[in-house]
Amino acid sequence: MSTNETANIGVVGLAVMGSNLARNLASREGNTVAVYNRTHARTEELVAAHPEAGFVAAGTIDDFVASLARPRTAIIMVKAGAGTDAVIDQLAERFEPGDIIVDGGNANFQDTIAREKRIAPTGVHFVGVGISGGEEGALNGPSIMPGGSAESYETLGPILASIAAVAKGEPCVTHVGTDGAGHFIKMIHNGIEYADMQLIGEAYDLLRTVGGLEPHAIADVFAEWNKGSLESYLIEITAEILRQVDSATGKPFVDIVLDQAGSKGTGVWTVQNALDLGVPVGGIAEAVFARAVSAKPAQRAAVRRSAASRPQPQKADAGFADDVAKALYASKVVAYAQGFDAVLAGAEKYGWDIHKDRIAKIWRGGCIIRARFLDRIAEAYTDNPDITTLLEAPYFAQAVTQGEDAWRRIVATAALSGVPVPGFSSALSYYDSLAAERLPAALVQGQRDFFGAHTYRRTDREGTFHTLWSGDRTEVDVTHSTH
Ligand SMILES: NC(=O)C1=CN([C@@H]2O[C@H](COP(=O)(O)OP(=O)(O)OC[C@H]3O[C@@H](n4cnc5c(N)ncnc54)[C@H](OP(=O)(O)O)[C@@H]3O)[C@@H](O)[C@H]2O)C=CC1
Ligand SMILES: O=C(CO)[C@H](O)[C@H](O)COP(=O)(O)O
Repeated sequence: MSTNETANIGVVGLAVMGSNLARNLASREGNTVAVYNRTHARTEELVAAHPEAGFVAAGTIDDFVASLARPRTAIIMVKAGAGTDAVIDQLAERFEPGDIIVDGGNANFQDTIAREKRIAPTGVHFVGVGISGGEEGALNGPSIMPGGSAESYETLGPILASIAAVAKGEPCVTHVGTDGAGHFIKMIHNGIEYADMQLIGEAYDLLRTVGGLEPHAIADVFAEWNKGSLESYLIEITAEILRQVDSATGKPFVDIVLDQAGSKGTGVWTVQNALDLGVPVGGIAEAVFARAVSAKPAQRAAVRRSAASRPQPQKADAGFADDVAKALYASKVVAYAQGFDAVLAGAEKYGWDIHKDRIAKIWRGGCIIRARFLDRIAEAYTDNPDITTLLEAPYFAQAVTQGEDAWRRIVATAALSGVPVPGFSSALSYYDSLAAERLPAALVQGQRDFFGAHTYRRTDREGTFHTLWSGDRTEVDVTHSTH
């Protein structure tokens, strides 16, 4: 075992993310990067392919630890769950007080909180860091969402800032909060990512089914949208995907891919946590469910067989694509508003001092949801951090109002044409729910009181009441009742 201690940082896990992050680190002035992967062939492959990186390759975990200068810093980029635990244990056994273990994978933030607690008594710092940007972002600059202690961020912050994406002259990294905050924020990022992808998918479906456009023409529409307020990485790559032609068949790529979406779990976590926090994130939930519905081929085939006929698509007029763009924008505002509501609720529950404007800023570059739009969100939260929802920020309130008629036309057209738009329609229903003078929740309260004596409050005076539904139907004031 060598004990050369020449590397100032190390990366464990050299699949797409880890190998690119290691290359990104190695490309920065002053860094010497140690690399280790459970299957050594991956390490050998990386080192052979990138001699310019000057990696210190370790064949064993002991060699890896020995190659790190003290205090040691190692970034873990392995499969979330058991794989991450295995590597954390290996490092924690060998690290000393003051050393830092960074988990840069997509860990569940609850696991991160537990891991930090477990490791804290050893004096080793454990830091959960959300990293977004995929393969390309990891190499050229991701958006980085570190949690963990403020003390560990003092060491880690400059290193992370040196490899992060830069937006408007600022590195896309900030200490988002303590313990699991980084992975919580990454989870919400991914939830929003799901919603955004679903909305873009619905826009494509409408342009194709109702608008009658072929994929290459829709690519042109998306490319045009990408020059305006909808500009984003996801719109940009959608145009590229729609232009892709399958070399084997000559068909559009999008027509030869099985229409069953996969997922790795972060969207589900977002919805599960939002349910626990009592935050309505319908746009994100619909996106998760839409993937689940797509992956039910037997049910889809059965209903297709039993459906008597499918509606004829409505006729699209000249302004149809513009209407879709407006509906997409308004629905996106709702999805982001819901995501930021979940950020706030998580911060309150877990005691994190999260700044929503800083989160919006670090999502402006490097990550999958990077978009022009995020400048506006950052401005909205900088101008007034206490707005109750993004939908009340003047810029977004105006944008949604201006697009509202188009949004309603699109949801109606989709319903009449048989095009599923769970994202667009749930976003519109959410908006209408918030904007309505009265909601049928009053009737729900009546039902709850009728069958379960669950009580209700009145609009005209304080107190808690119950109607004697199975008696003479008079109302009793139960405000001070002990039952
Ligand atoms: N792919 C992406 O776009 C993004 C991924 N992430 C997250 O980054 C992390 C890495 O992602 P990605 O690069 O895609 O790789 P994978 O999630 O596919 O994980 C593969 C890596 O994990 C290692 N591994 C798995 N189990 C163990 C174990 N028990 N002990 C040691 N090592 C183990 C593998 O080693 P071996 O070679 O020996 O099998 C390999 O290096 C994941 O947590 C992922 O969720 C975050 C942002 C984007
Ligand atoms: O974290 C990411 C980007 O930010 C990953 O790409 C994520 O794993 C994608 O999730 P899924 O596989 O569930 O679509």
